[in-house]
Amino acid sequence: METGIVLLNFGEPATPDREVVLEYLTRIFYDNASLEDVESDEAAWERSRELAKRRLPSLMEEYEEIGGSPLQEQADAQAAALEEELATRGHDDVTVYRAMQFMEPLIPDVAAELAGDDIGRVLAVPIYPLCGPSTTVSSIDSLESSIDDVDGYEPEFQSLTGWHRSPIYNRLRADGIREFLDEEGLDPNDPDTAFVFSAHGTPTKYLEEGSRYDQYVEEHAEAIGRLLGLDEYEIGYQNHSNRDIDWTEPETEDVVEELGRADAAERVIVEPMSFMHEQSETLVELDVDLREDAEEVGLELHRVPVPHDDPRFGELLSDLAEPFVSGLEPSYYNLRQCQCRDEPGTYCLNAGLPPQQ
Ligand SMILES: C=CC1=C(C)c2cc3[nH]c(cc4nc(cc5[nH]c(cc1n2)c(C)c5CCC(=O)O)C(CCC(=O)O)=C4C)c(C)c3C=C
Ligand SMILES: [Fe+2]
Repeated sequence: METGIVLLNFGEPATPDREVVLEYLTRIFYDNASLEDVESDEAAWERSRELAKRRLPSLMEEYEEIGGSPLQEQADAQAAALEEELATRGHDDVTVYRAMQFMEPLIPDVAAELAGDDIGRVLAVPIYPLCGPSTTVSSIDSLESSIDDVDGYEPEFQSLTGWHRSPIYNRLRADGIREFLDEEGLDPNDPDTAFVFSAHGTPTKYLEEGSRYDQYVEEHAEAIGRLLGLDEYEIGYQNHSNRDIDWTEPETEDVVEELGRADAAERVIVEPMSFMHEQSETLVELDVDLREDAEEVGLELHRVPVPHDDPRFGELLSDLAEPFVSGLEPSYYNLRQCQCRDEPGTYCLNAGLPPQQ
């Protein structure tokens, strides 16, 4: 039976085109409409449009600054690396697809493609190691419901959610940081150097509803910190401020400004821990905006690159997909029923396990 692995990403416009960015933002806000009380689907759509129009000018500026996002190209390369590695391992009956939550190729279009290609078994793999409701869970829900919407198409459906505990992922991430520190001649344990893990934030409403995203951020920072032998580190969140709602704290910007104001360091190393691609949130929010904030309080900023093109990427994704592709019992590879998405066939590497001590 032909298997289709669908790598799910957030997506980001490759060119700074106003219409494209407006549609992109509208889709994001609509997908998160439950963050506010809305009376109907139509009201949710109108509100999403209103928020999108308000956010459009500043996001356009960001995309103009970087000439469009490199995310799609990097996601393509990751998909190609996975397909190549699976073929090397003898899995010739596997096709890798790439779908985006908010940009073309959109998830419903890829569901139709799977049906057209007569794919009998589908594995959804969100490229978000840290499981969260608006990313991992929402993207899988969207793929499963889009498949359900295709008339007469009923493939076997499985999905993989949180995978930040994958040993090869942790190694790849730690090695990327170490290599950067060596290149820049930085010692993270120097008393004048601070180390900050910067994670994408999430609205606290999602945590109150049961998401453990913040715990995953903390335990993954702890693990990488230990692999690198860090004496100390801070965690900050990159939040969005479009709605009047609370997000995870502290914000990365506040953490960095506080380090500078307290004269706690001369330089700060920032690792964008939840990102798997370079994109506006790394190339503008960190490299431009955060750098300016840091310099204003007398800190030199060093931003660790995202290891999106690490040659081990194909191996990492293949290791994650192989038990499914080979029809192994998922528990054989320590995969457990996911609790963030408590649906049959949904597995992760962290459910029910105690955090790092
Ligand atoms: C490629 C771009 C983005 C990635 C990757 C990304 C990851 C990511 N996002 C969340 C949680 C949320 N993000 C939300 C809005 C939002 N996210 C991006 C871009 C990326 N996010 C954009 C352009 C926007 C639009 C708003 C903005 O100010 O730019 C939201 C919804 C907020 C709302 O008010 O509806 C959530 C939730 C996580 C956890 C995450 C993980 C890697
Ligand atoms: Fe986001």
